[in-house]
Amino acid sequence: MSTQITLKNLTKSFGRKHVLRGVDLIAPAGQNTVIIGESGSGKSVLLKCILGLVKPDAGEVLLDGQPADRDRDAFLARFGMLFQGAALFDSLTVWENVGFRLVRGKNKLSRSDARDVAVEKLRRVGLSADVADQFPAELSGGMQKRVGLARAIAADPQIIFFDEPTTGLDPIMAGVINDLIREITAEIGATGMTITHDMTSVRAIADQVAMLHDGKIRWIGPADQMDTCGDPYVEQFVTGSADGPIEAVR
Ligand SMILES: Nc1ncnc2c1ncn2[C@@H]1O[C@H](COP(=O)(O)OP(=O)(O)OP(=O)(O)O)[C@@H](O)[C@H]1O
Repeated sequence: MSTQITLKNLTKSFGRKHVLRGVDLIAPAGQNTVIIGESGSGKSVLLKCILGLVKPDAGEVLLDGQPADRDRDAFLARFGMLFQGAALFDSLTVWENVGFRLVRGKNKLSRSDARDVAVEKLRRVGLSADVADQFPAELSGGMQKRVGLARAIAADPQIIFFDEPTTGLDPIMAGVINDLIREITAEIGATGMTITHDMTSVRAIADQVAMLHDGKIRWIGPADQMDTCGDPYVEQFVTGSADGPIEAVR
């Protein structure tokens, strides 16, 4: 089961800095939407507004048409998140990280059942069972990212957020993670939302691409129309050109 995310006129300022100026966006159920935009364009703020970590000044976040803030716990139970830099707990073993949410909350599992689920999820992201009892510091960055991914999918979420999933990875490992994101969201049938400025990631993951610029969605469309959409902002971003309407600070 998956969930459609709808953003209506989402607005957020910090003092005089107007970061989101009325963002309208539909992330269709079961699809991967990737949000692109230059550094500082507000991608993280947008994600935080959806998660309820930042309170928008105006606008709505709807999940299948229902306001997301009506029942926070129910909302949080529906999503998984892969944080930038994996953000694992150093003092917990790999399986305890993966099973962190499984041993808590209303439908909590026993430690032994949670460990079984964690080992299964680790296997799904290409890690063997002997990693389960290691600590994050013993793993490479790429393996940590896989653990973060296993944790994001541990509770079979309906929505998964990926925050800069390939940052700090070599191109080959980045490719592996992109492919895993694509495969696993399809397998679970989850709605994926990724923020990134890695164009390789965009091409590998996205069904739909939305470009955030100047506080609004500048362009939104199918990933395969991104290169030919004719929008000079999208074109400049996609080609990584210093020349174009987006000001580059040199
Ligand atoms: N809590 C906050 N207080 C004040 N300003 C903030 C806060 N959070 C974000 N901002 C500002 O909002 C703007 C957008 O930040 P955000 O982190 O969303 O950008 P981004 O598109 O995710 O950038 P990057 O790609 O570099 O991660 C920035 O100018 C930032 O300084």
